[in-house]
Amino acid sequence: MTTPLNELRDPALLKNQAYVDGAWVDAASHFAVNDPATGQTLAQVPNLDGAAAEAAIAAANQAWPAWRDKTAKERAAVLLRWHRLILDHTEDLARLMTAEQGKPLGEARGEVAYAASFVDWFAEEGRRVYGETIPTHDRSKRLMVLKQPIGVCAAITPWNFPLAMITRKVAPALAAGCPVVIKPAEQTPLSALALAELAARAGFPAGIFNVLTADGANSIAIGKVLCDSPVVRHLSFTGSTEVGRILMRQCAPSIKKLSLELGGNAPFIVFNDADVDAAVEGALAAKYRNAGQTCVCVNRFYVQDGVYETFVTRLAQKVAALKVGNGFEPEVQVATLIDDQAVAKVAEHVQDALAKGGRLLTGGELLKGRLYAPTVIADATPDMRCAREETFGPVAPVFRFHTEAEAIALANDTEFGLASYFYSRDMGRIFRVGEALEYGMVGVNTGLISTAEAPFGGVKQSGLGREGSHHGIDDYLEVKYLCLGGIQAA
Ligand SMILES: NC(=O)c1ccc[n+]([C@@H]2O[C@H](COP(=O)([O-])OP(=O)(O)OC[C@H]3O[C@@H](n4cnc5c(N)ncnc54)[C@H](O)[C@@H]3O)[C@@H](O)[C@H]2O)c1
Ligand SMILES: O=C[C@H](O)CS(=O)(=O)O
Repeated sequence: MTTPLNELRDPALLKNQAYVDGAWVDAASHFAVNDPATGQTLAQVPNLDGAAAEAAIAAANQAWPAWRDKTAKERAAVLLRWHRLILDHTEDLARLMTAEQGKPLGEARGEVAYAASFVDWFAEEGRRVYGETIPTHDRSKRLMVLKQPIGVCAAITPWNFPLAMITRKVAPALAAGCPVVIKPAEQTPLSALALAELAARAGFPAGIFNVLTADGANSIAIGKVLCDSPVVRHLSFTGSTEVGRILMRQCAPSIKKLSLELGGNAPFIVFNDADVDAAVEGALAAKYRNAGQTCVCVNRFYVQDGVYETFVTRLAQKVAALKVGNGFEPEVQVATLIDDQAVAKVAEHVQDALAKGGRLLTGGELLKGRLYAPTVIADATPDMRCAREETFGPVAPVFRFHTEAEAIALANDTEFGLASYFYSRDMGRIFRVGEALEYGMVGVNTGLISTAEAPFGGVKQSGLGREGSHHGIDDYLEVKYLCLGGIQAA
């Protein structure tokens, strides 16, 4: 059976076993990993269960003291070897990703670099976990603050960024001195297992980095074990708000520290004073990356009436020219959606918008397989499903507005608060709107905001905590106050 993975330069990166306690492990049952573009089976991987999760937690806990007791510099050395190995295997990691997730190969290569950037960023951040001394209130006492690794950490990750959503969690955990148990999405385990192979080559001790593979049903069982375990002191989840709510509820009995990166409903506002061509370019970047399957993709475009027709016309022209096809084809810019449910949701949002008066400017149809034509719909209205639900596909509904206050109110009218974007060249407006938008992240005159150096995360029902930046290691640390008494004057 020939698959895109027959051409790996390093075939040892294609794993069909999970990774626990430094060993490749199997299970009685397996599940298929399929290419979303063709339906072809790429591999079978173990369908692990709660017992395997218990074993991984025990292995991580066993390995923790020695990893914790290394110096931050010693931990950084291992992380930097892992970083180098990830970059050295960019082509294979990209092929694995495009095969199991479907994104264009160029985007996959970009994600490899993005994923690696969290590893070298946090290798260094781990060496700057500073404590404090505090001016004392009592001459017989001295006050100090230590920051110490929280302990065994669990990570549950989504399919849309199979590498970066893992390293964005495990890099700070490992740098802080914590072992990790990872449960990747059932759609994209191969990327996670390749990361484990490279982690082993980098010299991570057994038990420090564990990857559990499971299908949808067993993922629920494994999630319950990770949430219930008192040994797991931190759970980091990236995925839908619905599942984040379930995990939060399951973690309550053990009072676990939580990092949640959840759903979005990003607005993209274009004011009359904007550079419209720049806004169109920003819209393409912020809407159609990964076929619109990113949590920070624009879900709603709001364009002021003075530039509305110019913007929608120019946007539709650019969108119509996007190359759609299999992610492995050269120059493809928009590739497959992840599954039939995703296709159905996108089609329903388009049909609902057109039924409610939307004006189709380009796209609006399923091409072949799970390729949905990049779409622009003008004259969108707030009663449409795409105004309230995350479409998670290549569809741009464009709403009209008249005043700045109206744009802010429309943009904020959602339970989500992850990413937002606006275009304006008025400095006063930039500060007014930037401060008024209820989102964790605001792109001003740009459609691309994500980088390891900056705090990534949302407010309201888009999540808790931040990933990346110097903030991103805080969730993997505990603050300990030492009060040294009995200090007598000479
Ligand atoms: N905020 C972010 O950084 C970010 C990043 C990527 C995706 N997302 C969001 O994720 C959603 C799409 O990704 P998805 O379909 O993989 O999300 P999902 O929530 O369905 O699944 C995410 C992960 O959770 C696991 N899971 C699902 N149900 C579970 C349960 N009951 N118990 C334990 N684990 C469970 C899955 O196996 C997968 O590993 C979108 O809403 C998107 O906005 C957010
Ligand atoms: O979809 C989730 C990712 O966090 C998007 S990004 O690559 O970090 O912008």
